[in-house]
Amino acid sequence: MNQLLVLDKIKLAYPHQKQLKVVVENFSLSLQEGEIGCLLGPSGCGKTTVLRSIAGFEPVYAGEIKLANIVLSAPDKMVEPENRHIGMMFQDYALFPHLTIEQNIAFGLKNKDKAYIKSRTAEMLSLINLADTRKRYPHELSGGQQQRVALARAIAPSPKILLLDEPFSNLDTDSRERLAFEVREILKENKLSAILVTHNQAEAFAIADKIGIMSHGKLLQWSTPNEIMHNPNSKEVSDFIRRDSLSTLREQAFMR
Ligand SMILES: Nc1ncnc2c1ncn2[C@@H]1O[C@H](COP(=O)(O)OP(=O)(O)OP(=O)(O)O)[C@@H](O)[C@H]1O
Repeated sequence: MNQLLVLDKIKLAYPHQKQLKVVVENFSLSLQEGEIGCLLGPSGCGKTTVLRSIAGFEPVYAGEIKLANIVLSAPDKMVEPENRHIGMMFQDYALFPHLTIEQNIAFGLKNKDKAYIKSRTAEMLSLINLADTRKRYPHELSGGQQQRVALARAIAPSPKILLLDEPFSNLDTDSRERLAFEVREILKENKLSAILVTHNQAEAFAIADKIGIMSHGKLLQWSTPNEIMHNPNSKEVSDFIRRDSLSTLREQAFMR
């Protein structure tokens, strides 16, 4: 299979008091076509920053990001976000409240012809099983339904890859895991590749082909869920998996 996304030794930083605060360093991973990758790690380890750099919202200070063999980011190169052919479903990337469900889905298709917009929107609505809601407004749908619409909106323009940042975090535990499985099915049926960011281990294991465990801006391991679970490459990874399992169980106990 072909490598679709390659992050090669990237360094990411934020300006801080006239200096640079490095938050991610020497970070490499590759994702093949059709694969779903998931970055997992504690709050502040740099997951969102990595995702934002792939989307083109943060520059790289070293290394490069390539998508389908094209360099998107390097210290001397920055392809604009709108020219990257990347779909996004971010935590704060809510639906437009004044647009109907079908208008929301059609949002990224503005430059296409009318017939295509109509058929693509109908296709997306049936993909997420919400054809009967097309004339409704976002506030008339449940949180899980709204997230499915956000997914359809991101998929509609046929991006090369989807980036999902904590897409299920506003949902209760049961809906969260159900939706994670549903999203996996939709992505797999459509042979779509994605990178998802979460701090919820159950979600990562439910959805991903590859999981990356992050700590303090470093990628500790990038492997299949099975490898991560049964063959962690360091004590830090095995401690994280164990500690995180406990906190997920605790979180579930409180939320039920
Ligand atoms: N705009 C910014 N300016 C300066 N520092 C930032 C900015 N955004 C993030 N940071 C810092 O970069 C580091 C990584 O943050 P990031 O949001 O990528 O972590 P995260 O793993 O996604 O965390 P969370 O799970 O809480 O969303 C943190 O120390 C954070 O404080």
